[in-house]
Amino acid sequence: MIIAVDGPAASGKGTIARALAAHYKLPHLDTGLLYRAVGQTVLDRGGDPASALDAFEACDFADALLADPRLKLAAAGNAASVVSAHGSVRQALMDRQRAFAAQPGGAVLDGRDIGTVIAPDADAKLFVRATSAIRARRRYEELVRAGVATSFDRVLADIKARDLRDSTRAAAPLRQAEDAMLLDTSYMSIESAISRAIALVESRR
Ligand SMILES: Nc1ncnc2c1ncn2[C@@H]1O[C@H](COP(=O)(O)OP(=O)(O)O)[C@@H](O)[C@H]1O
Ligand SMILES: Nc1ccn([C@@H]2O[C@H](COP(=O)(O)OP(=O)(O)O)[C@@H](O)[C@H]2O)c(=O)n1
Repeated sequence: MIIAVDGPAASGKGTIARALAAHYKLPHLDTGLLYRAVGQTVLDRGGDPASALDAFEACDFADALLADPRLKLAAAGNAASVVSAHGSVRQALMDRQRAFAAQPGGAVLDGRDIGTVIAPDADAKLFVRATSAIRARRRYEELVRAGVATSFDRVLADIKARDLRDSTRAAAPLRQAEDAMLLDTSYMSIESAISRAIALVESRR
């Protein structure tokens, strides 16, 4: 079974995807990490995320980078949102994601374009959303817990800028697939969001 989980920043899609993977005993891929690794590599090389060439060349990042805690920070997230608008970057990361989805037994992938581009034939597709203020609050609290000095307003501005870039780019913009099931987690606890996600997947089995 292939499960596609898409949605904007800090909507809870990663939490839900990990829980679905544990529930159904499937491997999970956080595809945002791949774009974050490309963004971080461009920054580390002193390049410009807006340059299609710098971004494409950074797609050769070493796999060890995927475990780097810097990828969780706002700098990598913002750079990821810029490099991910280049069609050449999306193309370079596509085979790896499609191969992950196609492994025997299936997989759970979360990102922005899993249900629309990477796995359009997924057995179950969820589109997870929450208001931008609630998402910013969650991300802000996550960063504070990790000891990062930031402000709520800054996190909210980053999230809004990323939402706008991700949903208006020409290449695989963030959007709900027509056959995706909507899950608004704004006023749900993590536990309720996970239970609801499992119920929605079950409805498609
Ligand atoms: N329903 C929820 N209620 C409250 N906090 C949540 C909920 N879902 C996720 N979170 C928290 O919000 C933060 C972002 O969640 P995450 O799953 O990483 O989002 P995404 O993968 O969409 O960026 C995490 O700290 C997570 O624990
Ligand atoms: N499948 C994906 C996943 C992420 N991305 C890009 O990568 C950035 C970081 O994604 P992420 O999922 O790690 O970000 P969060 O939602 O965790 O904040 C996003 O803002 C998107 O621009 C994408 O374009 N396509």
